[in-house]
Amino acid sequence: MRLQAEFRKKVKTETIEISLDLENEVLGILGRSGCGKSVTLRCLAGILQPDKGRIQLDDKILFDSEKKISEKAQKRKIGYLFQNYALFPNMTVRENIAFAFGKEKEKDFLEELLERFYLTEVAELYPAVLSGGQQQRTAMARMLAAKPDVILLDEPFSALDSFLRQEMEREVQQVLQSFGGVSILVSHNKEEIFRLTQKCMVMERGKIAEIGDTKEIFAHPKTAEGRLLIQGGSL
Ligand SMILES: Nc1ncnc2c1ncn2[C@@H]1O[C@H](COP(=O)(O)OP(=O)(O)OP(=O)(O)O)[C@@H](O)[C@H]1O
Repeated sequence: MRLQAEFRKKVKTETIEISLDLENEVLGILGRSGCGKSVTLRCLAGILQPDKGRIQLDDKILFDSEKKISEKAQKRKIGYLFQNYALFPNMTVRENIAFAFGKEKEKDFLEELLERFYLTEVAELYPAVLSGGQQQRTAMARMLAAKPDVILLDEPFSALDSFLRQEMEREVQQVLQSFGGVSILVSHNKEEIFRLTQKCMVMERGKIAEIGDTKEIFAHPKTAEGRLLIQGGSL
């Protein structure tokens, strides 16, 4: 799968300007709070509409401002893991995951996901009584149930304590590896970006400060923002 995106979106005082070309790789986005990371993901997912530009997945156009094409979020096949997981509170774990299936009932796949994410025992429980890790596993299972072509992870570990963070990082790593398509991970934690991604983009006030091989950028950040975020203090 190849994701090509070039778009602009004005938000408050900044304009987010993004140009990406990704092919079966994991991109990490690093940037200060408010620089436009979540807006970027939301534009790709179809939750927000860019003012201008084009987003294409292989030969399928998801958004084209000139041709007035804008596929609905539900039709984009882009999986989105929200910071707070956004589980439906009135549905059990099983129902939350099943909700992501299309018309056809994929019972075997549902059971497989419950097992894979260690959710079989809590399948009939509601999100409010789940641990943070179980909530995140449910959200990941729901995301994969829709068989996405692209996976977007927005600060997937921010709601977890440090022990769970380590455990869930391994799970996310396995998900990304077995997925094998285009994935984007937004994180404030540079170590997570370093461990989980092959490509890294440093954003500064809505723009791409630099983008390239993660190991290369971490070894030699070329911009002041890159040096600050990677070599400097905390974000
Ligand atoms: N739906 C929206 N419509 C218009 N402006 C928005 C919308 N969502 C966020 N913004 C604004 O866009 C800017 C970038 O926000 P965004 O949430 O993308 O930052 P971020 O880099 O993800 O920050 P953080 O790391 O704190 O999550 C902010 O000024 C924010 O107030």
